[in-house]
Amino acid sequence: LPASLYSDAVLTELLRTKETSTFLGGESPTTVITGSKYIPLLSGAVQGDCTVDYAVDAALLSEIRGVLLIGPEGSGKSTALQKLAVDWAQGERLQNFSFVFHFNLRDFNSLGGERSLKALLQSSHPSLTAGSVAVVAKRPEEVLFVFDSLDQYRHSLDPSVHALCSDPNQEAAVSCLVASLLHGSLLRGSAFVVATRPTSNLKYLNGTHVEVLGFSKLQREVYFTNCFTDANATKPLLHMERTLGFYNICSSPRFCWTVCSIYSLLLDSGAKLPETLSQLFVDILVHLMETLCLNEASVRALVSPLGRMASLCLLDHSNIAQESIKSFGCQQLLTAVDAFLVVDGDPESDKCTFSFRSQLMQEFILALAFFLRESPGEGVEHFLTKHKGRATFLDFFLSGLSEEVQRRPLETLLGKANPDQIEDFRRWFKSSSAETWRGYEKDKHYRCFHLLHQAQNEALTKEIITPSARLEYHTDLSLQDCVALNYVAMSFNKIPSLSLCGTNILPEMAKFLTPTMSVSHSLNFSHCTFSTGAIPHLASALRNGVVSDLCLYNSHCGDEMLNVLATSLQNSKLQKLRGKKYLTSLELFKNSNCCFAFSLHGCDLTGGCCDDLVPLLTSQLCTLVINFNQIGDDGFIKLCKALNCPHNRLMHNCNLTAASMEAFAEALCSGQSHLRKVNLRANKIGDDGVRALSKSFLNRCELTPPVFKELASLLKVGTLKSLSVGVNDVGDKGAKYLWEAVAHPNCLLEDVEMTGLTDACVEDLCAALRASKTLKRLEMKNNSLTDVSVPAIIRAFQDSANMQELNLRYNDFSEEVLHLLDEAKIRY
Ligand SMILES: Nc1ncnc2c1ncn2[C@@H]1O[C@H](COP(=O)(O)OP(=O)(O)OP(=O)(O)O)[C@@H](O)[C@H]1O
Repeated sequence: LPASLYSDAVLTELLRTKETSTFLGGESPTTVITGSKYIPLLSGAVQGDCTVDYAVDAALLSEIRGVLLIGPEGSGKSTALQKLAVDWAQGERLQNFSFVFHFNLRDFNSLGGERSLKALLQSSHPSLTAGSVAVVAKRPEEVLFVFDSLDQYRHSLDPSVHALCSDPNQEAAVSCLVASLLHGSLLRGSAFVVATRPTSNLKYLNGTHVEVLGFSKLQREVYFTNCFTDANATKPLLHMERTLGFYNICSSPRFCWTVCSIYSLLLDSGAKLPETLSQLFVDILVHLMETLCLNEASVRALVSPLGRMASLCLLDHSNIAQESIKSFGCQQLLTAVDAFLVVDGDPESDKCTFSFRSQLMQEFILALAFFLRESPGEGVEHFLTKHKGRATFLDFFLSGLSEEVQRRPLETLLGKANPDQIEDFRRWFKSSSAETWRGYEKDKHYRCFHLLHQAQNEALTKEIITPSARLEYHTDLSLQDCVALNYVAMSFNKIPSLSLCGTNILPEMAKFLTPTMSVSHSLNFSHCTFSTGAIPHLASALRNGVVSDLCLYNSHCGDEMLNVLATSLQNSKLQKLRGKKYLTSLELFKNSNCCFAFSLHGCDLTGGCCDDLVPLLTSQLCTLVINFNQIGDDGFIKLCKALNCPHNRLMHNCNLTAASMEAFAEALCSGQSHLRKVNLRANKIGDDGVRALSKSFLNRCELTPPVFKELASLLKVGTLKSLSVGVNDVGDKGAKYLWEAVAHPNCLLEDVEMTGLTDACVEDLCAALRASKTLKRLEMKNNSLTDVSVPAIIRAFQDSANMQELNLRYNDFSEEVLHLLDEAKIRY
């Protein structure tokens, strides 16, 4: 048979495939291809992003003789192989090969005896003549073997366990022929493509790895449009994206097929589409059971053994179990079993292999069977631990099915679940969640959110998660975690805070979290990176939500974000914004209505930024935190220009010296400043700085006795030589501290001015005058001293070694004491 005729024959054979479409297994590849529904799949090939078909062709057109197509269940490997063979047979691809042989390795599992490669090829490809087989043997470089389902193959490819052969006429076990072909001893120079889920046998094979990633979101859109008519695709597509699109399984074409199939049935019957993964599988199972037309007892009799099989398959490393199906007690239901299982070998025999068409359904049935158990067996904790690492969604399904409303459609078909089993799950869920919530393992938190999301029971959510809980998550939050987190947050009207430090905030993530952001009082996005598409979602949460505190420390986003953010601040409830970047858009923030606290703590700022800061300070900003920056004196002097606003400034550790204190003091003395609080800790402003500052502070501040107590302790350290209390009404109480300080041996004060005093202070005043070694001038104008104090004051003035000048003008003295003051050279 010439090669061209052979390819025609192959095409006919391929298109006459025996594979049928099943609800869980997918649409038969032939139907996909002939129905023009084939969508080129995404690959994670070494060459970078391209389609699987392109990656395979590129490898096979080069010198590479082996390609390994690796992807998870239902990712489209078999369909891609079928498409390759059809395209080749139609002369559209890989025409460097004259012969393409397509095999499913699963079919070789039960092929006993020995045969030659030639015989194998002829028996599996009846159109191949003996002459053609001879050509194949002579021109191996024109031959391509396509092997599907390596993961279902029961024999080892380890070359050391086979006596590899090289002669196409030599008879050997099929496993030996396959190993010999793949290791290049037989038909050396021929090429192969092997498709498989990740499996241990892969390690024996050399070849280019092409990862099959399945459908992207865009391809799902196309797929839905193909499945429904254009106009009708939008509703189911949007629904799927909202309720399931965040799960990785949505990249599986097989999953998409099942979803489209069930959606289309539900929509046709006017039923509601499912909201969660658990609800989806309730609907699918109900549909399958209804199609099988089984009575209640039979449905139950099917689910229980399937549950045991599901467990067996999960616990088996290769996900295939080799066991007599009869041993599960469902031999009467073999046809029904076919909807769920792929059976290899005679199901009536003592041993055949079986695997589930869909791992998700496998886990769902396992969960359902757990609740149907009549006799109490292992507890739920043991049940979950046993399947840990093998099942992905088992606890999700348990949680969904534990809710009566959700399992009701199934219970209508198969009768009531065992209440003790449900109770066992509930008890475990509550106790394990309480423990999870006390701990800090974020993965366990997420898991708890997922289970609550599946349960869809608001009361349960509120019972398990306290409303004051802080939702703080970092870096590893996935899209599906966001959805579950959002479900939990939305069960409360408001939450105190949401923190996603260090997370790469993608548009989808922000979209799913928008409701949560809106109900959070505080949002912490420090060290986050925002994609442009994420910003509008954050902005909308700010505009419509209750966010009052937004932290963007070291977060990365473009100018675009700043604009969007700043505009949404107009109507936001934001009061506090933290983060360096936002300096550049101060003008924008200036126009917003909010009263800001702006924190730039430790943002590596230098004096250069102060020109930008000034306009902000003159806006509605109320607090500026600028601690731990290298602002320096020049920068600070600029900031002093904007002191006429009621701001709090925290300038802790800003590399300031006395050089800027004078300007600061001047600004304070200008009478314009409404400054309420300033913190200059850990700056080197020195004595001169303190002197300049104290002068201005005391001049204009309404200081109270505790302040004087502080001031007195400063004076005892001996920094100041002059103290003027300005317009402050020191009062006797405040003065008491100051007199004590004046009397202190370390005090260096030479000039002191005091106000607000009465006769009650005289005893302390006199003690201070006598004790001080430095005091020379004392101004006590405008006080309320009376005649009774005069003799004591005169005595103390005369006893003092240093006093040169005492001014007591404008006190409440009578004429009678004035001559005494005259004599003592005290001004009055
Ligand atoms: N490229 C595609 N375009 C449209 N539908 C596809 C495509 N690939 C797969 N499908 C759908 O997904 C189903 C499953 O695909 P397929 O059997 O090829 O996956 P697989 O990776 O071989 O799975 P398994 O690992 O279970 O063997 C198909 O039956 C078909 O319905």
